[in-house]
Amino acid sequence: MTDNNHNCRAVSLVLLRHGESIWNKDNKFCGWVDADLADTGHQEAKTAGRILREKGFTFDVAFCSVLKRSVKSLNIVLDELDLHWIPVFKHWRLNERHYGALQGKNKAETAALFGEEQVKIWRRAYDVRPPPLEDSDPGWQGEDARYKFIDKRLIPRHECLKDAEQRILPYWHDVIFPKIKSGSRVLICVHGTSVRALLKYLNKVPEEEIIDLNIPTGIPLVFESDKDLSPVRHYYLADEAKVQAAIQKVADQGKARN
Ligand SMILES: O=C(OP(=O)(O)O)[C@H](O)COP(=O)(O)O
Repeated sequence: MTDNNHNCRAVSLVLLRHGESIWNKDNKFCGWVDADLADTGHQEAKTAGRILREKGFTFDVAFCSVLKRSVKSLNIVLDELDLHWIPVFKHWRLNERHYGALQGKNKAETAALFGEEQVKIWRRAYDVRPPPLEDSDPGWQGEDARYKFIDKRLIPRHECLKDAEQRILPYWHDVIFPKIKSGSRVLICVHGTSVRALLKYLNKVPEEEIIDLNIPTGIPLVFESDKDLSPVRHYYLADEAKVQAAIQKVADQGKARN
Protein backbone atom coordinates (compact mmCIF):
# COMPACT_ATOMS: atom_id res chain seq x y z
CA MET A 1 0.00 0.00 0.00
CA THR A 2 1.25 3.52 -0.68
CA ASP A 3 -0.03 6.79 0.64
CA ASN A 4 0.92 10.39 0.26
CA ASN A 5 -1.49 11.85 2.80
CA HIS A 6 -0.26 10.35 6.04
CA ASN A 7 -1.46 11.45 9.42
CA CYS A 8 1.70 11.99 11.47
CA ARG A 9 -0.14 11.95 14.78
CA ALA A 10 -0.89 8.24 14.49
CA VAL A 11 2.62 7.28 13.36
CA SER A 12 5.00 5.92 15.94
CA LEU A 13 6.96 3.51 13.77
CA VAL A 14 8.77 3.63 10.44
CA LEU A 15 10.68 0.63 9.11
CA LEU A 16 13.33 0.98 6.46
CA ARG A 17 15.47 -1.57 4.66
CA HIS A 18 18.94 -0.08 4.18
CA GLY A 19 19.98 1.28 0.79
CA GLU A 20 21.35 -1.08 -1.84
CA SER A 21 24.58 -2.78 -0.76
CA ILE A 22 27.47 -3.80 -2.99
CA TRP A 23 26.41 -7.42 -2.54
CA ASN A 24 22.79 -6.59 -3.40
CA LYS A 25 24.15 -5.03 -6.57
CA ASP A 26 26.34 -8.06 -7.31
CA ASN A 27 23.31 -10.26 -6.58
CA LYS A 28 25.08 -12.21 -3.84
CA PHE A 29 23.50 -13.80 -0.77
CA CYS A 30 24.83 -11.71 2.08
CA GLY A 31 23.24 -12.19 5.51
CA TRP A 32 25.75 -11.60 8.33
CA VAL A 33 28.56 -10.63 5.93
CA ASP A 34 29.33 -6.95 6.48
CA ALA A 35 28.90 -5.71 2.90
CA ASP A 36 29.16 -1.97 2.43
CA LEU A 37 26.59 0.30 0.83
CA ALA A 38 26.83 0.77 -2.92
CA ASP A 39 26.80 4.35 -4.27
CA THR A 40 23.19 3.72 -5.29
CA GLY A 41 22.47 2.67 -1.70
CA HIS A 42 23.88 5.96 -0.37
CA GLN A 43 21.60 7.75 -2.77
CA GLU A 44 18.58 5.66 -1.78
CA ALA A 45 19.17 6.37 1.90
CA LYS A 46 19.54 10.08 1.18
CA THR A 47 16.30 10.06 -0.79
CA ALA A 48 14.53 8.17 2.00
CA GLY A 49 15.67 10.77 4.51
CA ARG A 50 14.66 13.64 2.26
CA ILE A 51 11.18 12.21 1.71
CA LEU A 52 10.69 11.64 5.42
CA ARG A 53 11.75 15.25 6.06
CA GLU A 54 9.53 16.67 3.33
CA LYS A 55 6.54 14.75 4.67
CA GLY A 56 7.11 16.04 8.16
CA PHE A 57 8.31 12.88 9.88
CA THR A 58 10.53 13.09 12.90
CA PHE A 59 11.83 10.55 15.42
CA ASP A 60 12.81 10.35 19.07
CA VAL A 61 14.93 7.22 18.84
CA ALA A 62 16.38 5.02 16.11
CA PHE A 63 17.56 1.44 15.79
CA CYS A 64 19.84 -0.40 13.40
CA SER A 65 21.80 -3.65 13.27
CA VAL A 66 25.56 -3.97 13.76
CA LEU A 67 26.13 -4.33 10.00
CA LYS A 68 27.50 -1.28 8.23
CA ARG A 69 24.91 -1.15 5.45
CA SER A 70 22.28 -0.67 8.14
CA VAL A 71 24.36 1.71 10.30
CA LYS A 72 25.45 3.88 7.37
CA SER A 73 21.95 4.08 5.90
CA LEU A 74 20.55 5.18 9.24
CA ASN A 75 23.27 7.83 9.59
CA ILE A 76 22.48 9.19 6.14
CA VAL A 77 18.75 9.33 6.93
CA LEU A 78 19.36 11.05 10.26
CA ASP A 79 21.66 13.51 8.54
CA GLU A 80 18.90 14.40 6.07
CA LEU A 81 16.48 14.81 8.99
CA ASP A 82 19.03 16.83 11.01
CA LEU A 83 18.45 14.37 13.84
CA HIS A 84 22.05 13.52 14.68
CA TRP A 85 21.30 13.99 18.34
CA ILE A 86 18.65 11.35 18.91
CA PRO A 87 19.66 8.12 20.67
CA VAL A 88 20.63 5.34 18.27
CA PHE A 89 20.71 1.72 19.40
CA LYS A 90 22.70 -0.81 17.38
CA HIS A 91 21.97 -4.42 18.12
CA TRP A 92 23.05 -7.77 16.65
CA ARG A 93 19.53 -9.11 17.15
CA LEU A 94 18.42 -6.80 14.34
CA ASN A 95 20.93 -8.31 11.88
CA GLU A 96 19.83 -9.83 8.59
CA ARG A 97 19.04 -13.56 8.72
CA HIS A 98 22.19 -15.68 8.43
CA TYR A 99 22.45 -17.09 4.92
CA GLY A 100 24.63 -20.06 5.94
CA ALA A 101 26.59 -21.75 3.16
CA LEU A 102 24.84 -19.55 0.59
CA GLN A 103 26.63 -16.42 1.80
CA GLY A 104 28.77 -14.98 -0.98
CA LYS A 105 27.12 -17.07 -3.69
CA ASN A 106 25.49 -15.41 -6.68
CA LYS A 107 21.69 -15.88 -6.55
CA ALA A 108 21.20 -16.30 -10.30
CA GLU A 109 24.01 -18.88 -10.49
CA THR A 110 22.54 -20.68 -7.49
CA ALA A 111 19.14 -20.70 -9.22
CA ALA A 112 20.74 -22.13 -12.39
CA LEU A 113 22.34 -24.86 -10.26
CA PHE A 114 19.52 -25.78 -7.88
CA GLY A 115 16.43 -24.35 -9.64
CA GLU A 116 14.49 -21.14 -9.09
CA GLU A 117 11.94 -22.87 -6.87
CA GLN A 118 14.59 -24.09 -4.45
CA VAL A 119 16.18 -20.64 -4.36
CA LYS A 120 12.79 -19.08 -3.66
CA ILE A 121 12.33 -21.50 -0.76
CA TRP A 122 15.78 -20.70 0.64
CA ARG A 123 15.13 -16.97 0.25
CA ARG A 124 11.54 -16.71 1.34
CA ALA A 125 10.12 -19.79 3.07
CA TYR A 126 9.22 -19.20 6.69
CA ASP A 127 10.87 -22.22 8.24
CA VAL A 128 13.32 -23.71 5.72
CA ARG A 129 16.95 -22.95 6.52
CA PRO A 130 19.59 -22.64 3.83
CA PRO A 131 22.47 -25.15 4.13
CA PRO A 132 24.63 -24.39 7.20
CA LEU A 133 28.21 -23.15 7.34
CA GLU A 134 30.54 -26.03 8.23
CA ASP A 135 32.10 -25.91 11.71
CA SER A 136 35.48 -25.14 10.15
CA ASP A 137 34.18 -22.46 7.76
CA PRO A 138 36.19 -19.23 8.21
CA GLY A 139 33.09 -17.34 7.09
CA TRP A 140 31.42 -17.95 10.48
CA GLN A 141 31.14 -14.66 12.39
CA GLY A 142 31.71 -16.14 15.87
CA GLU A 143 35.21 -14.66 16.19
CA ASP A 144 34.19 -11.20 15.00
CA ALA A 145 34.92 -8.54 17.66
CA ARG A 146 31.42 -7.12 17.43
CA TYR A 147 29.99 -10.38 18.80
CA LYS A 148 32.63 -10.76 21.53
CA PHE A 149 30.22 -10.49 24.44
CA ILE A 150 27.57 -12.77 22.98
CA ASP A 151 27.31 -16.44 23.87
CA LYS A 152 28.89 -18.20 20.88
CA ARG A 153 25.98 -20.64 20.80
CA LEU A 154 23.77 -17.72 19.73
CA ILE A 155 25.89 -16.91 16.68
CA PRO A 156 24.11 -18.73 13.87
CA ARG A 157 25.52 -20.88 11.08
CA HIS A 158 22.32 -20.52 9.05
CA GLU A 159 18.87 -19.09 9.67
CA CYS A 160 15.40 -19.11 8.16
CA LEU A 161 12.89 -16.31 8.70
CA LYS A 162 11.48 -18.13 11.72
CA ASP A 163 14.93 -18.22 13.36
CA ALA A 164 15.46 -14.54 12.63
CA GLU A 165 12.03 -13.74 14.03
CA GLN A 166 12.88 -15.64 17.22
CA ARG A 167 16.02 -13.57 17.81
CA ILE A 168 14.50 -10.24 16.72
CA LEU A 169 11.21 -10.36 18.65
CA PRO A 170 12.74 -10.50 22.15
CA TYR A 171 14.53 -7.25 21.31
CA TRP A 172 11.29 -5.78 19.98
CA HIS A 173 9.42 -6.71 23.17
CA ASP A 174 12.20 -5.80 25.62
CA VAL A 175 13.55 -2.61 24.07
CA ILE A 176 11.73 -1.23 21.04
CA PHE A 177 8.07 -1.59 21.93
CA PRO A 178 8.50 -0.10 25.44
CA LYS A 179 9.91 3.03 23.74
CA ILE A 180 6.83 3.23 21.52
CA LYS A 181 4.59 2.68 24.53
CA SER A 182 6.21 5.56 26.33
CA GLY A 183 5.50 7.87 23.40
CA SER A 184 8.67 7.71 21.30
CA ARG A 185 8.51 7.90 17.55
CA VAL A 186 10.76 5.11 16.35
CA LEU A 187 12.78 4.61 13.17
CA ILE A 188 14.20 1.12 12.53
CA CYS A 189 16.69 0.91 9.65
CA VAL A 190 17.57 -2.72 9.13
CA HIS A 191 17.47 -5.55 6.57
CA GLY A 192 15.07 -7.34 4.28
CA THR A 193 14.50 -10.25 6.66
CA SER A 194 14.43 -8.10 9.81
CA VAL A 195 11.70 -6.00 8.17
CA ARG A 196 9.83 -9.14 7.03
CA ALA A 197 9.96 -10.57 10.55
CA LEU A 198 8.61 -7.36 12.11
CA LEU A 199 5.98 -6.91 9.40
CA LYS A 200 4.86 -10.51 9.84
CA TYR A 201 4.54 -10.04 13.58
CA LEU A 202 2.86 -6.62 13.48
CA ASN A 203 0.39 -7.49 10.72
CA LYS A 204 -0.08 -11.13 11.69
CA VAL A 205 0.87 -12.24 8.18
CA PRO A 206 0.17 -15.98 7.81
CA GLU A 207 3.19 -18.21 7.21
CA GLU A 208 1.95 -19.29 3.78
CA GLU A 209 1.76 -15.67 2.59
CA ILE A 210 5.20 -14.64 3.75
CA ILE A 211 6.89 -16.44 0.83
CA ASP A 212 5.71 -13.72 -1.54
CA LEU A 213 6.69 -10.76 0.61
CA ASN A 214 9.70 -8.88 -0.75
CA ILE A 215 11.04 -5.69 0.82
CA PRO A 216 12.55 -3.01 -1.42
CA THR A 217 15.74 -1.20 -0.41
CA GLY A 218 15.59 2.39 0.77
CA ILE A 219 11.82 3.03 0.79
CA PRO A 220 10.35 3.98 4.20
CA LEU A 221 7.48 1.79 5.38
CA VAL A 222 5.16 3.72 7.68
CA PHE A 223 2.97 2.12 10.34
CA GLU A 224 -0.06 3.93 11.66
CA SER A 225 -1.57 2.62 14.87
CA ASP A 226 -4.70 3.15 16.92
CA LYS A 227 -4.74 4.47 20.47
CA ASP A 228 -3.90 1.00 21.80
CA LEU A 229 -0.82 1.00 19.56
CA SER A 230 -2.16 -1.79 17.38
CA PRO A 231 -1.13 -1.20 13.77
CA VAL A 232 -4.13 -0.18 11.65
CA ARG A 233 -2.44 0.35 8.33
CA HIS A 234 0.96 0.57 6.71
CA TYR A 235 2.21 2.08 3.50
CA TYR A 236 5.41 2.83 1.63
CA LEU A 237 6.42 6.44 1.20
CA ALA A 238 6.72 6.30 -2.58
CA ASP A 239 4.33 6.08 -5.46
CA GLU A 240 2.84 2.68 -6.22
CA ALA A 241 4.72 2.19 -9.51
CA LYS A 242 8.09 2.85 -7.89
CA VAL A 243 7.31 0.52 -4.98
CA GLN A 244 6.12 -2.30 -7.27
CA ALA A 245 9.17 -1.96 -9.53
CA ALA A 246 11.50 -2.06 -6.52
CA ILE A 247 9.70 -5.11 -5.08
CA GLN A 248 9.86 -6.89 -8.44
CA LYS A 249 13.57 -6.13 -8.69
CA VAL A 250 14.13 -7.91 -5.37
CA ALA A 251 11.95 -10.87 -6.35
CA ASP A 252 13.77 -11.22 -9.70
CA GLN A 253 17.15 -11.55 -8.00
CA GLY A 254 16.35 -15.24 -7.52
CA LYS A 255 15.82 -15.91 -11.23
CA ALA A 256 18.37 -18.03 -13.06
CA ARG A 257 19.09 -15.27 -15.56
CA ASN A 258 19.51 -12.02 -13.76
O1 LIG B 1 21.75 -9.69 3.11
C1 LIG B 1 20.65 -9.69 2.60
O2 LIG B 1 19.66 -8.81 2.90
P1 LIG B 1 19.88 -7.24 3.12
O3 LIG B 1 20.43 -6.73 1.80
O4 LIG B 1 18.53 -6.67 3.42
O5 LIG B 1 20.85 -7.05 4.27
C2 LIG B 1 20.26 -10.77 1.70
O6 LIG B 1 21.37 -11.26 0.98
C3 LIG B 1 19.17 -10.31 0.79
O7 LIG B 1 18.90 -11.36 -0.09
P2 LIG B 1 17.44 -11.96 -0.30
O8 LIG B 1 16.55 -10.86 -0.84
O9 LIG B 1 17.73 -13.02 -1.30
O10 LIG B 1 16.96 -12.50 1.03
